[in-house]
This record gives sequence, C-alpha cells and structure tokens, in this order.
Amino acid sequence: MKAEGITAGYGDTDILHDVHLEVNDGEIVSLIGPNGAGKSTLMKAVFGLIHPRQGSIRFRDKEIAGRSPYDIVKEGMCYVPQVANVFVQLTAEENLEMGGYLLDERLLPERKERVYELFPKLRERRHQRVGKMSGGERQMVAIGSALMLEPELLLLDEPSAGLSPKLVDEIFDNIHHINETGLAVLMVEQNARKSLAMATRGYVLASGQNRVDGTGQALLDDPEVGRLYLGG
Ligand SMILES: Nc1ncnc2c1ncn2[C@@H]1O[C@H](COP(=O)(O)OP(=O)(O)OP(=O)(O)O)[C@@H](O)[C@H]1O
Repeated sequence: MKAEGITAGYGDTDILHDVHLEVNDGEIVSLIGPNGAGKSTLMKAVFGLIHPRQGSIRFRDKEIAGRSPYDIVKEGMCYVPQVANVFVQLTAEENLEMGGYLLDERLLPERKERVYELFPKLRERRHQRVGKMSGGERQMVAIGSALMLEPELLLLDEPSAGLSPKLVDEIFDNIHHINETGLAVLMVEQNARKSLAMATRGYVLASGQNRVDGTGQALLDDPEVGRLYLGG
C-alpha cells in the first residue's frame, strides 16, 4: 500500500496535510505521534472510511482512494478499529463467523481452524460470550475476526489500548506471529517504543504532517524522536 499526498479530514476541516505512508509486502509498520496527530484519521483514509480530498492510495496495483471499505476489504485489506470491534452479545466463534461474512460458508471451518491455531486461547473459549471476556481476549477475537478473510494487509488501531503490560506483550507477540505468516501489518500505537521495536519501519506523524520516518530501530535510536515523541 502506498499513500501519497493525502489531504483529508472531517467536514470542511483538514486534519491530514500532504501525508505519505507506505507498507510493503510482509512489513510491520508502526504509526506513532502525539494525541490528535491524525494517526487514526490516516488509517481511516487508507481503509475508505473517510475520503481524501487530495492524494493517491495504491493497493495491489489499484487506486483505492475514495473507494468504500466494502470494496477495499475485497481487495485484501482488513481494519480493526480501536473500539466497538467485537459483537459482545455473540460468542467468540460467532464473532469469527461474522468476520467471515463475505466467505463461502464451506470455507468457514478451515478459516476458523487457522485462527484457533494462532490463538489457542480462543479455541478454549470459543463458546463464551465475548462480553464476558477480558480485554486481551476481546482483542484476539477482534483480530481473529479480521483474519477470517485472510487479508494481505491488516490495519490495527491501537491494539494494545487499555491492556495491562503483560497483555500488551502478549498481543504484540501475537501480532509478530501473525506477521510471520506473511501478512503485512500497519498499526497505530501509543506504546510507541514497543511497537517500534517490533516494526520493520515507522512513521512519526504530528499535527497532521509527516515528521520522521525510517526503520523501527533508526527511530528508536534517533535522540530527537526519543525526546519529542517517546518520552525521553
Ligand atoms: N469524527 C470526527 N469528526 C471531527 N473531528 C474528528 C473526528 N475524529 C477525529 N477528529 C479530530 O481529528 C484530529 C485527529 O484525530 P485522530 O483520532 O486521527 O488522532 P490520533 O493521532 O489518532 O490521536 P489519538 O492518539 O488521540 O487517538 C483531532 O483533532 C480530532 O479531534
């Protein structure tokens, strides 16, 4: 996915100004920056939830800027929002089935099996209502539901939000493992150091503009990035 010259926002207000972002095959890319920088807005623009006023977003050799999320999902991109990303009244397994709503029903057992292989905890708790699950398990259900469609690129908006440090590590391990299966990941994270440590590359966004980008390690080693965006 390659986004260039993106200007986008809400109503008449532009939040993003001429922003660029690229996720190559198999990469984990971390998008960091202060609150209100426009990280979630950029992710929404990539997934078609808001339409850029200007700019291009190419995915698998097609222009997707301005297309609907429904179309973009069919191209092989899935998005896990930060909140309201599961059906709390349904069981874990029913959530996975909802995630696979675009699929031929015959494919569901095999796809669920793959998700359970990635998240053995979910197999154990597959008949449990998601509303009764912990934050970490809910996040697994949300990610697992997106994986049902076997996307090539997975967008995660703050997957570690609200989780205890131990669960943050667990979710990050899971993301790493999912990436090793060949899936590219773009994530927005408040846990900037941890996400950069795992990322192939990272982007710092502030006030709706690109500030710095580079390998995850280069950003971690950059004293100015450390001081301004990683809390010293
Ligand atoms: N639906 C919306 N309508 C109008 N303005 C919005 C909407 N969503 C976000 N904004 C505004 O857009 C700006 C960027 O918000 P965004 O959520 O993209 O930032 P962020 O970098 O993801 O921040 P955070 O880390 O706090 O989630 C903020 O000023 C926010 O108030």
